[in-house]
Amino acid sequence: MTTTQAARTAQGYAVELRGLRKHYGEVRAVEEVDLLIGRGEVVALLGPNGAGKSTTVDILLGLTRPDAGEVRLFGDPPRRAIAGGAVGAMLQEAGLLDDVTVRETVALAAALHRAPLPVEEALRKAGVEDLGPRRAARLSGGQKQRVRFAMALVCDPALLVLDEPTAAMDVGGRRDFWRSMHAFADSGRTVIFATHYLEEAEDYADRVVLMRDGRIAADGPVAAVMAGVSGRTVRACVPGVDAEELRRLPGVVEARVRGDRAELRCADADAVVRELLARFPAARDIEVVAQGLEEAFLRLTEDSTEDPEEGRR
Ligand SMILES: Nc1ncnc2c1ncn2[C@@H]1O[C@H](COP(=O)(O)OP(=O)(O)OP(=O)(O)O)[C@@H](O)[C@H]1O
Repeated sequence: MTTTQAARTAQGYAVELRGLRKHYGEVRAVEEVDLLIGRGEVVALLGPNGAGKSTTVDILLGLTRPDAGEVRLFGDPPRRAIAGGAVGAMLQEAGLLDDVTVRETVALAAALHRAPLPVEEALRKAGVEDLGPRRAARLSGGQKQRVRFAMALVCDPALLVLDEPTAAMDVGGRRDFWRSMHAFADSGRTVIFATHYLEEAEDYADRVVLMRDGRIAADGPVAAVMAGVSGRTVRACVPGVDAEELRRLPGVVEARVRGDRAELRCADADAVVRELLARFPAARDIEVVAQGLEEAFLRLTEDSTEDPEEGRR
């Protein structure tokens, strides 16, 4: 059993989402999402704009009521877990009062909890101890994010939920933020963070949950998720062929044809090249290209409703 599996089964789950669904009119923001997160896991929620990450996070935190499904945090409904101080959250739109200082802001957040950390400790853990006397109105976007991080940490949570935590941060700010986050996760806490940055998921998460069109498109360690789509691509000029014939070649995962140019995504590119030449002797200009991580991610998250005819041409 891996450490992650052990974490999921040891003392129950930190997060259980079962059969979640949330529609806004015609928009299927979240559709049949099942997700179990063990204690101590650091999970990245990845996906393009509109994939359903924030809606999932909001449901997880009890801020949005799902149309269907069930949420448990450490076995409790979200509100009970949050009231008990088990959960800290850092959300994109959490407002800060302009005229209140950073120290007072974090103290206000601390006052909502029964057993908070000392304010100075939360400031230090979030790397904003120098900003204590500053008013929120005078902070940069990245500094505000760090203050929100301190507010999330002050209840000394077992689970930290972060929605695009580094959105307003520059490169240095992001590096410092993740250093603080790492220290937090190293103490055995559970972290779930939504991000657009593939490299953040790669560098900081044990596990990646990739959302697309409201559903979970892939779930696993980052290397395994990307290996599932990373294969290689064969490009060739194949006169008079159609995509359906190519799709039937052994080792082809996906085929697209534009005019005489064919592009084949392959599980086994060597086998595909051999078959291609055997069945289509006129094939020429054959190239085999490795697919990068970025490309694999884009493929996994590309909008499945976009240009549905393209592959059939
Ligand atoms: N309150 C709402 N009313 C109507 N539609 C909504 C509402 N909240 C979200 N949506 C829609 O639900 C879908 C999922 O949105 P969501 O914000 O969860 O995606 P996301 O993956 O977090 O995107 P982003 O990366 O842009 O933050 C989108 O199409 C969005 O427009």
